[in-house]
Amino acid sequence: MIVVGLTGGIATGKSTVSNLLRARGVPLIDADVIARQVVEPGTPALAKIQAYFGDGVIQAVGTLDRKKLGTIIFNDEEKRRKLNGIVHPAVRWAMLWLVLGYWIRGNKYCVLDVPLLIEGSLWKMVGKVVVVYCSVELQLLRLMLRDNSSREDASSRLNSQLPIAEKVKYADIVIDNSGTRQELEAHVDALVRRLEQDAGWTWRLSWVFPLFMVVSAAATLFWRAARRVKGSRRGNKKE
Ligand SMILES: CC(C)(COP(=O)(O)OP(=O)(O)OC[C@H]1O[C@@H](n2cnc3c(N)ncnc32)[C@H](O)[C@@H]1O)[C@@H](O)C(=O)NCCC(=O)NCCS
Ligand SMILES: Nc1ncnc2c1ncn2[C@@H]1O[C@H](COP(=O)(O)OP(=O)(O)OP(=O)(O)O)[C@@H](O)[C@H]1O
Repeated sequence: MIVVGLTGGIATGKSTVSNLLRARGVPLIDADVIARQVVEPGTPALAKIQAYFGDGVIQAVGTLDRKKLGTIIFNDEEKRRKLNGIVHPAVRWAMLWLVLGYWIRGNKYCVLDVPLLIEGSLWKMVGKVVVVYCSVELQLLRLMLRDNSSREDASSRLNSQLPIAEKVKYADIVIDNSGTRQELEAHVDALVRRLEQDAGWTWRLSWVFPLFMVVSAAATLFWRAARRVKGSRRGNKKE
């Protein structure tokens, strides 16, 4: 099974691409959704957040005040790291189980939508990296429109991530979302065709012989580490 990491900058269109993939029957795991589930009331992660950030980030009904926490962490790198250290391990475990579930059900490939795939080094663990791209100006515009936020707020969110131009260097496939939604749909169709083709027939081997999956996963990790060392992450392909 090919595990595909889908990422991009904030508001470049990852969720839009995810929804289009889901509508085409592609198995999808959304890190943003899991990141919400792991901080629901009663979870260990929420208790740790309350202990570190104080009662001010908890609403009267016991849920996380996301707006308040966002204002804190998108303007403070140290606090953002702390929050990431609390939430990300829980998200990774949950994603691992979901991937295993898709593998057991005999899927050829599955897609992980992870905004911080590159920043969190998770790109090394996936078979293919897909980056959804648009210019920084368009990113800001779409972010302000979607969240009804000021340019200042949108910029601080945007600046808390690796610049999109840097993320593109890690991509095996780039989806250019600078155009219309119809153009994006065509790119997504091309991506699905490519994944079907790349999955070929070897996915059956990894399903029947789990050892084959372990060996091919180890080979992928080794290959990615080698490419990183050589610094040859430039020849990415547009879809
Ligand atoms: C700070 C929080 C409460 C703000 O919640 P809010 O509902 O306003 O935003 P939401 O969760 O929908 O995230 C929207 C986008 O913000 C960006 N973003 C979220 N967290 C981070 C982060 N720690 N660093 C950089 N960008 C981030 C991503 O592009 C994400 O898609 C929330 O984003 C959070 O808990 N973040 C930490 C967990 C995390 O890293 N999530 C990203 C996927 S693992
Ligand atoms: N091709 C497009 N043309 C016009 N608007 C678009 C296009 N693609 C996405 N959008 C809009 O841009 C906004 C950001 O898209 P989306 O929410 O998919 O981004 P995202 O990368 O998932 O963001 P986040 O990192 O915050 O989760 C949304 O309002 C979406 O409807």
